[in-house]
Amino acid sequence: MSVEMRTPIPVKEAIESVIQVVKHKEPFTLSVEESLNYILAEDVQATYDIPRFNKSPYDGFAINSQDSQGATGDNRIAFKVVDHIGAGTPSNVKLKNGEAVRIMTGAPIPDGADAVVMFEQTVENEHGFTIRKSFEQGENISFKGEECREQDIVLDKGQQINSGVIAVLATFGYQHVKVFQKPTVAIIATGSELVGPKDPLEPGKIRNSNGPMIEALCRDINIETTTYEIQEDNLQGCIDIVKKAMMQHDIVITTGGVSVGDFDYLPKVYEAIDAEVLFNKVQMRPGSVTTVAYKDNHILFGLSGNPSACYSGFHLFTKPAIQKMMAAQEIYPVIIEAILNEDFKKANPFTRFIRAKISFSNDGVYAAPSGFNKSNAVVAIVKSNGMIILPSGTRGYAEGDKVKVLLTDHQSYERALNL
Ligand SMILES: Nc1nc2c(c(=O)[nH]1)N[C@H]1C(S)=C(S)[C@@H](COP(=O)(O)OP(=O)(O)OC[C@H]3O[C@@H](n4cnc5c(N)ncnc54)[C@H](O)[C@@H]3O)O[C@H]1N2
Ligand code: MOO
Ligand SMILES: [Mg+2]
Repeated sequence: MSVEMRTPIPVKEAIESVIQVVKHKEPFTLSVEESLNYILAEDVQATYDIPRFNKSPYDGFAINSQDSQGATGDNRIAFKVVDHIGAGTPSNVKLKNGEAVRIMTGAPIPDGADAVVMFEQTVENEHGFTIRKSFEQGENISFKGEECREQDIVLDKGQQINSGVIAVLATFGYQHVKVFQKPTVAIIATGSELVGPKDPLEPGKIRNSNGPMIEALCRDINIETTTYEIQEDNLQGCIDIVKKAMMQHDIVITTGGVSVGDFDYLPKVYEAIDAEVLFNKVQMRPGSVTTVAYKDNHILFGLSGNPSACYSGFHLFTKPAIQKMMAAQEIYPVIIEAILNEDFKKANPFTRFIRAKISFSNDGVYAAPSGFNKSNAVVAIVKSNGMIILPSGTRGYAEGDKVKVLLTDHQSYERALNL
C-alpha cells in the first residue's frame, strides 16, 4: 500500500480558497431584541435629525446672547427668570430683553434664546441671576441635526449588530430589522478511540475533547450547533453520518481521520459524496492535514484530531467562513505585531502557530508561548489568548524579535487578511 502524496499549500492561499467558495445565507426579518450579533442585511436610514431639536447640554439658564454682551466681573448683567423647564417639556415663553428660562439638560431651547449659561457660571438672586461674562450666539447649545440628518445612512449593510447598533435602531424607533441568517453547524468527532465523559476509559481509549471544544468555540461567536454521536472509524458509518449532517446543516465540522492513516476515512468520505476538496495539506504546523471540502453550498471542515491542531484550524478557516456566511464585512482574524518572550531556535519549513499568552502593556505587546505546545497539546489552549505566527524559513527566532500574533480570544474581525 503506498501513501497518498499531498501538496501543501500556503496558509493564506488556503484561507482565501475557503472564503472564495463561501456564499452568504438569505436575509430575514426579526425583532430588534433578538438581533444582537446578527449581520445587518440592509442600510439603515435616520428617520429624523439627531438631535431632533436644539437642546440644552447643561443644567442652567437659556438666554439671548445679545443680552449678555459687556458682562464682566465689575459689570455683572442681571437676568429675570420667566419659566422653568426640564427635558421632555418645551417652554411656551418667547424671551424678551433681559429674560431667561431655567432649563435642564435635554430640554428644548425656548424661542428667543440662543445660548445656555451653566448654573456654575451664575450668581442667583430672588428674581433670577447675574453673569460675569458675555456669551456667544450658539454657546452651549446642542444643535438640531449636528450628529446626523434625516435620511442619512447611519448603519451599513454588513455591520455586525452590537450594542451601539441596538441603540441606533432604538433611537429611530425601529422594531424589526433585516439580517442575514446564521449558518447552522454540525459537529462530528470521529475516532474509534474516543469515549464520552461518562464512559469507562478502557485501555487505548481517550475522551473526546475536540467535540465539546468546537461546540464552545461556536457558542463563543453565538453560533448554534448540533453535536452528533461520536463516530467510530468505519467508512460507511462516516459517509452516512456526514451525508445526514449535510442534509440538515450548512457547515459540517469533523475532527480526526483526515490524515493518511489506514483508519483515516475522511478523504474517502469526500470522494464518496463527490465533494470538491479545496486542500488537504497546508503549510502550517499544527494542523497541516486540515482539509476543507465543498459541496452544494455546504462546507465541510475536516479538522485534525490533535486538539491544538483542531483549535488552530477552527480559528484560521472555520471562523472566517462563518463570518462570511453571515455576510459580515469584517471576516478575518485580528493579527497584530508583538515582541517574542522566548527563543525558537529550530527552523521549520512550515508556518508555526504557537498558542500563546498575549499581554498588552504600556511598553508594547508581548507574546509568551503558553507551555507544552505540540499538536496534541490541550492544556496550552487554556492559557492562550492568541497564536504566535512564525513564518516558514531557515532561521529560528530569538527573544525580543518582532512577530505577528493572531488574537483568538477576541470578538473583532478585520476586512483584509493581514497574514
Ligand atoms: N504518515 C503520516 N502520519 C501523520 C501525518 C502525516 O503527514 N503523515 N500527519 C500527522 C499530523 S501533522 C497530524 S495533526 C495527525 C492528524 O491526524 P488525523 O486528523 O487523521 O486525526 P486522528 O488520526 O483521528 O487523530 C490524531 C490524534 O488526535 C487524537 N484525537 C482525535 N480525535 C480527538 C478528539 N475528538 N478529542 C481528543 N483527541 C482526539 C487521536 O486520538 C490521535 O492521538 O496525523 C499525523 N500523522
Ligand atoms: O497537523 Mo499536525 O498537527 O501539523 O502536527
Ligand atoms: Mg489519523
